Amino acid sequence: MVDSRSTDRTAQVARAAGAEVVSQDAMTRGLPRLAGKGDALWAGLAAAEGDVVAFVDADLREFRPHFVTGLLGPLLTDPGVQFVKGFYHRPLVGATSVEPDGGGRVTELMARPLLNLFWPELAGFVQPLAGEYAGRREVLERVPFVTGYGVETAMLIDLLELVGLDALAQVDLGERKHRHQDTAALGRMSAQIMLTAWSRLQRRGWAAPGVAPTALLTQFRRGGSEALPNLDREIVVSDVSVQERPPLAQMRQRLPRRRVAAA
Ligand SMILES: O=c1ccn([C@@H]2O[C@H](COP(=O)(O)OP(=O)(O)O)[C@@H](O)[C@H]2O)c(=O)[nH]1
Ligand SMILES: O=C(O)[C@@H](COP(=O)(O)O)O[C@H]1O[C@H](CO)[C@@H](O)[C@H](O)[C@H]1O
Repeated sequence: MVDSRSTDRTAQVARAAGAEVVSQDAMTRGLPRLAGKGDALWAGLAAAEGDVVAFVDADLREFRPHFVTGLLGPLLTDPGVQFVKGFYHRPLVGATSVEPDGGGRVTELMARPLLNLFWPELAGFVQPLAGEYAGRREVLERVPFVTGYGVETAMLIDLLELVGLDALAQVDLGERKHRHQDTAALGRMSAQIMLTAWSRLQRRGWAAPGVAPTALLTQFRRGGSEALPNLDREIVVSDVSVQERPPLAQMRQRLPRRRVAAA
């Protein structure tokens, strides 16, 4: 498990449950300090030792082993498959009700249209942002990892270009419930995904090189002590910039295979 700067007892609890815990910061010590999910996954890949590596979000409710074994199936049975994405029904679990397929809000409102418009080859992925996926290490180490929440979007686009659509697969994992973030958080997530897509459009020559969109997102929070009198809202400006960890294959000599977090 990658301890991604948790501020609670996550690492201790995971270790007590038998997990081997690696620290995101320990794995990247000596490198520029980056943040977010993509940096944590890159650290996890650096720490892992298998020829096949699976990633699973830590906020799943009702986790089942098939969330991992299901991902491995195609990789273990078809040498032509290099990467496998999970898909599932995604209920949106509210305080008093459940909307059967209401989850995946960023997927349905932004990521799916975005990918369909500019990378229609990827339109067949049911859950392009799914946090459960697996791949062959030799392939995963050849793509950069975008930090923050752009990691899944960049990985799909980069792997499409690197190994081709026929090497990408998806498996039905049934239903996935997870801890939902609020709409403002998903707005920041969406902005990171858009910036990630912009960088891939620039690489493809579909967006002007050298044009850098702003990486500041302004949002409004109702009420609050800092609310402006004529607005009844606080203005919240967030840095939604994303960076990249280079392909791990280029960095391997600078990183040990594993730095297990100190007890
Ligand atoms: O800085 C981060 C953010 C996310 N995560 C991992 O990525 C998963 C998905 O992130 P999050 O739950 O924030 O996104 P959501 O599932 O709500 O889209 C988390 O459960 C963590 O396992 C991480 O390791 N470091
Ligand atoms: O798919 C989505 O729209 C978002 C939000 O899901 P919910 O609306 O909270 O079910 O969740 C995913 O997006 C993140 C960014 O790619 C991934 O890192 C998460 O693993 C995934 O849960």
